[in-house]
Amino acid sequence: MLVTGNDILVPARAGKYGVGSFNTNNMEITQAIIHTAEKLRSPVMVQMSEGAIKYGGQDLANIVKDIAERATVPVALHLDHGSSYASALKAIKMGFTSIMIDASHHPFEENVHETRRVVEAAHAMGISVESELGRLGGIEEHIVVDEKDAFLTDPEEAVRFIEQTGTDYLAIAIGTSHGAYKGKGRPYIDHERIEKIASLTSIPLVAHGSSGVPAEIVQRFRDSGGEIGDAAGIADEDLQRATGHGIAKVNVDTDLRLAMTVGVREVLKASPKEFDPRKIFGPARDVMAQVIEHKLRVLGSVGKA
Ligand SMILES: O=C(COP(=O)(O)O)N(O)CCCCO
Ligand code: NA
Ligand SMILES: [Zn+2]
Repeated sequence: MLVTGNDILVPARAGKYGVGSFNTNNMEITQAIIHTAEKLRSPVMVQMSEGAIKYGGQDLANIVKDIAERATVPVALHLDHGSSYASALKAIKMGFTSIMIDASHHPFEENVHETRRVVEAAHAMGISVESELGRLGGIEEHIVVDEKDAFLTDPEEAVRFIEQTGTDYLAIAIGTSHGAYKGKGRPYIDHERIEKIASLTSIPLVAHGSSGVPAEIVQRFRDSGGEIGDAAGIADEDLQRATGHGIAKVNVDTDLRLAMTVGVREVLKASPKEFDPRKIFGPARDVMAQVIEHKLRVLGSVGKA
């Protein structure tokens, strides 16, 4: 069933498990996410960035909503990294049930102001809101934040931000970053900071940049002709520790991008005569489903629906 982000995340924080929030850009990705969640009796969030909305629009949003409404587990449709009040309103009009307003690149007061506007509008329509305080390293779609400007979330500031905005859940900067290159080897996660913030707050916390970039998928990507550098993602153990201390929503996009591309490349390489889209995108859907299944097990949301 299609529900709000709060319906899924408030129980997750209380139950000390994480809920995967997976980005989608087409039907097969959406099916892999929701069907795998149903198979494992797991709540799940499907998110679309502004780029995905530009790419698939209401067509894609309707596919997500239709599959979500018929699903036998709770599913929310979430706007990822909404960049403005207008973008948030448009997504609400499109039927999104959870909205992120990401004004984290602005100074604190402006972030509060922008976030509070979206909270008031979304709450008027029974929609829950994610906001962000602190900056991730890496590339946030419309923002390039290089390492020296990246700063992690201050716990006391997070308390003030939550009080002043009424945000329902908060994305915090704790060492993760977007993309396939999260640092040399095992990315540094500031667990003390997560635990401090969790001890001062009661709302669900969000970890962006939580793809694991599994070595096996990276190897298959190279073996099937893909080119990728020294890729690294967040370790399963780090995710499990974090979800035990307040992290309830865990954003994953890169792992699905890699998995889908591996699926397509492996078919095209093994069967050069193949040109039936179902024989090309079907296996890609299966590789994504395997990656999603692993993530749901790591997050501990299996059997929670
Ligand atoms: O936090 C994430 C995803 O992080 P990751 O790149 O680790 O999958 N997102 O918000 C998805 C959009 C960013 C571009 O991928
Ligand atoms: Na988000
Ligand atoms: Zn993100």
